Amino acid sequence: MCPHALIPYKPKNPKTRLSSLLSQEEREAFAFAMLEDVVSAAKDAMCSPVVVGTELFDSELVQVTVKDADLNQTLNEILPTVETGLLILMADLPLADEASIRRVTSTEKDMAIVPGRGGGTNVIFMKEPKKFHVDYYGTSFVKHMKIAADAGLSVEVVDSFRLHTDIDEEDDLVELLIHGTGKSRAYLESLGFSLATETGRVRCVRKR
Ligand SMILES: Nc1nc2c(ncn2[C@@H]2O[C@H](COP(=O)(O)OP(=O)(O)OP(=O)(O)O)[C@@H](O)[C@H]2O)c(=O)[nH]1
Ligand SMILES: C[C@H](OP(=O)(O)O)C(=O)O
Repeated sequence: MCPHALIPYKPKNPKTRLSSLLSQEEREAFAFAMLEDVVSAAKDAMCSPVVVGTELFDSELVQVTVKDADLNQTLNEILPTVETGLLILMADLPLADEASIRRVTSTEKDMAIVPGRGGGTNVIFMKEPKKFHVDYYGTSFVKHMKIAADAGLSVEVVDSFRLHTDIDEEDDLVELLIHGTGKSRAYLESLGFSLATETGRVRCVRKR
């Protein structure tokens, strides 16, 4: 199966939870580098990426631009119009790779979901998007499981380190510096980020 992959993306002032480490300009460049990593993985898995952005940004990527910044409203307007299998992949999953995406899209259930850290939802694959609607934010994983159950849809919850690791907070950068192979890891390193391994838990530090 070769589904479209919708990738929600907020180019302006993204990743505010990383504000103590990165300026707004750096967060915007970092979010774009993560998006490029996600798009590249989606293409490797033979998915057709469509970026659902809150504004047009300078790129050759296929984009749908929506004026309303509300993620749920935007996606719920798109879902009923799609006849085929559809993937929703967040733009902050720079560890995504071909194998992990194929694992999701090859589910034998009606849908597959990869939970994010802390109750979020990182990836949703729907064979019949018309029957589902999204409700992101808060414990969206719990909400999505209930929406699927109410709609009579079977769900595979996919256990994937690479798709579970969304980059929201400082600790998450450690995972990217260890396991990342793409542009977003290179961007962090170009800013002077590295791992501090001397004492206790591994941390991420930035050279001044
Ligand atoms: N199209 C669209 N995408 C969004 C919106 N809000 C977040 N996203 C995207 O959804 C994904 C998950 O969002 P968050 O983890 O909350 O990212 P964020 O809003 O940049 O980060 P914080 O400011 O730290 O909450 C990321 O890929 C964002 O780019 C929105 O209102 N519209
Ligand atoms: C959009 C939101 O992302 P998080 O803030 O949990 O990364 C969610 O997964 O519901």
